[in-house]
Amino acid sequence: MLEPVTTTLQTRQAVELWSVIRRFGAGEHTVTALDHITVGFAPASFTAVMGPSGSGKSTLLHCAAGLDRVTEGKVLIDGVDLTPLSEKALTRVRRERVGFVFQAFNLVGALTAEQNVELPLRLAGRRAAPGQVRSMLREVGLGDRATHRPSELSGGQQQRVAIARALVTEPAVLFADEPTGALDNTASREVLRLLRSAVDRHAQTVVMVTHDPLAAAHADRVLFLADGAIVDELREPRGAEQIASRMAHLETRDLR
Ligand SMILES: Nc1ncnc2c1ncn2[C@@H]1O[C@H](COP(=O)(O)OP(=O)(O)OP(=O)(O)O)[C@@H](O)[C@H]1O
Repeated sequence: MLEPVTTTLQTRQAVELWSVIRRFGAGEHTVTALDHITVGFAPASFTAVMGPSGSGKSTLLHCAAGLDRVTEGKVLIDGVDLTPLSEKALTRVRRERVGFVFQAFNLVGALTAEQNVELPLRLAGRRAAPGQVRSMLREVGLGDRATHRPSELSGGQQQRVAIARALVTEPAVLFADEPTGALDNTASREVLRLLRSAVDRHAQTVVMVTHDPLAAAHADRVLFLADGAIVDELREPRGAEQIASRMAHLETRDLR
């Protein structure tokens, strides 16, 4: 039986979870989706979160990103404790320090690529610096698609617009929930290269949920969840095969 992994948090982390519990429902129908999770995500690091279906990956991401409230414990982003914040203050922290990328892209269909990328700045009451949005689009390889609407772009291009939108506010942390889940191999590789470069070139912190060992192999660290707890951890993974074999081990063993 594997011992649950508890990461000790000694140095300042971009994101910290302290004894986080997230329960859903009440009485006999209570589900404990996260069960005493303590973990940190270092600045300029790329972490992949893996685990069987229902193990709590999305819940972990949502709680860490301040999209969902924890039942017990606390979450800090960039040193700010989210637990006591009002909805308004929480929204501000998310707008200023966090970017999101989802499997389904979630672009606004009526807006062009350029307008989609500009949206988080507008929502934060900020004005884009001249050329800022175009330069963001160029960075994701879509300088020539600025006036296209999402329906005129491929899935991979839409996800690159979503990444440009997530990064335009220069967030400390980028959370990605299955960002390559709907993409083919070539488009996936491009998306993962962009996430990697957010870490390596811009010192941003990326936390990515994925089912795909090939995607996880781009990370510096892989966390494995089972039944709401972190049960294994791989630092500097050697490749997809090593990750897949840890996953297989996790799925076939009684871990708790
Ligand atoms: N809003 C909710 N209400 C009730 N139960 C929930 C809710 N959200 C998640 N759960 C439960 O919490 C547990 C963890 O769910 P979560 O979606 O985090 O798992 P996951 O590892 O992301 O799964 P998958 O890989 O299938 O997306 C599951 O048992 C799920 O049914």
